[in-house]
Amino acid sequence: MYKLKCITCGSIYDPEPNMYTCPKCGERYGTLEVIFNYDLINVKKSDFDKHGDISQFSKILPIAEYKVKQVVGNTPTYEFKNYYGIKKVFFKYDGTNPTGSYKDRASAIAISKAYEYGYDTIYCASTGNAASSLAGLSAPTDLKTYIFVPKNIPIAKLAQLHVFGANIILIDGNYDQAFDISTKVGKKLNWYSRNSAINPYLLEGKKTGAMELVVQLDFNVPDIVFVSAGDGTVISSIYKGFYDFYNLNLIQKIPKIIGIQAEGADAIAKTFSYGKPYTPVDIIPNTIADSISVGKPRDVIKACKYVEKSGGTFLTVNDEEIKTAIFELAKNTGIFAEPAGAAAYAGFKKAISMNLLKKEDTVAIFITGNGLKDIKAVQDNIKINPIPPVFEKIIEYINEVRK
Ligand SMILES: Cc1ncc(COP(=O)(O)O)c(C=O)c1O
Ligand SMILES: N[C@@H](CCOP(=O)(O)O)C(=O)O
Repeated sequence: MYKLKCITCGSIYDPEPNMYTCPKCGERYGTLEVIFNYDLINVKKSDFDKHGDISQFSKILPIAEYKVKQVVGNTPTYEFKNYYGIKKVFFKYDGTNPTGSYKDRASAIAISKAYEYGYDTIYCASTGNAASSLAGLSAPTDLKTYIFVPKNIPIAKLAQLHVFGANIILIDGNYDQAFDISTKVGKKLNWYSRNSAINPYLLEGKKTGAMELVVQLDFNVPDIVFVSAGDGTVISSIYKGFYDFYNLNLIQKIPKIIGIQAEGADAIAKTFSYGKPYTPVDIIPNTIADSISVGKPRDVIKACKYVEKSGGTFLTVNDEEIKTAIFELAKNTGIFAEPAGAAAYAGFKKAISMNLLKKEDTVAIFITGNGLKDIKAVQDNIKINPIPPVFEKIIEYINEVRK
């Protein structure tokens, strides 16, 4: 029903357990796309449920059997009308996933695939979300996990790994270094890879975010979608979700996809801006948005090609804009996002300031992670002194606050 196709040379391969990237083009240029024979997939709109989890998309996923206990997906989409003068703005909030981020969508597929191929151990490199997601969804299974994370991982994400019982390999280095060493070790020890950027099946799990949004919007497709980008897998997956639905005649268009990167981690935005043929521009990352603090994005080629096909672009936002976005998003919508999630919202505001949106547009913003996972960016703003439990003191304080 599906094959694997190299994003650069277009070679087509039959799926095999150890086939991650195109042997001819290598890891960076040779990431693989899962291509389906759409004629063999029999789905109609009424097969899908607005409140279903990602297993409802199994017929369009490259797995033999869905193998996860927790409820992944079925995350809320909130509608705001005339928001910043834009007709309809939808917030797709993935912080309600079992471990609090979009990454659960990919880990669910990694686990299903590891069982299908008969592995007993899965590894990943992660800034923290892929990690906690793999650890959490594997916890009720008999799979062992080895998780490579950089030493600056936010403490809440480390705590998740710890309580879920993962084998944690804390790397004295950054995410890019953790990624390289994890691949080396994983290959040598024949562990299954849950590194989305090289395992094509994981992007397929992530594409369910776009599909779910479409189902929740009664198959109406937004004009423009905002999503943050680090390695570039999530943004590619969102394109793929719309693309599959389009080819299955479930929707009539694919929205423009706008990728948002932090100014201090703008490797994909730079690569995109230099144009074709896309040649990765690597950098040393530096941003408060730890989840998208990536200097050597592994899925950069796919991200650039897909965003171009969608008619979209990449924008960057600085750390101050991301911080402001966390507070504004929380106050306006009730969504507390981690910095990488709020970056997409900061990008939406930037697009407005650049007159990139029309007032009749419908817009969807993917908020990919829960704010409680990384509170560093907001905790410095908390300046509250304790007050004695004395009536007069409390009234005095309330009067002060009311001023
Ligand atoms: C919360 C959050 N948002 C966005 C991203 C960006 O995804 P990608 O690295 O696939 O571009 C990540 C992970 O990387 C993430 O954890
Ligand atoms: N920042 C990401 C990087 C890896 O995630 P993946 O799902 O793209 O493999 C994270 O650690 O969450």
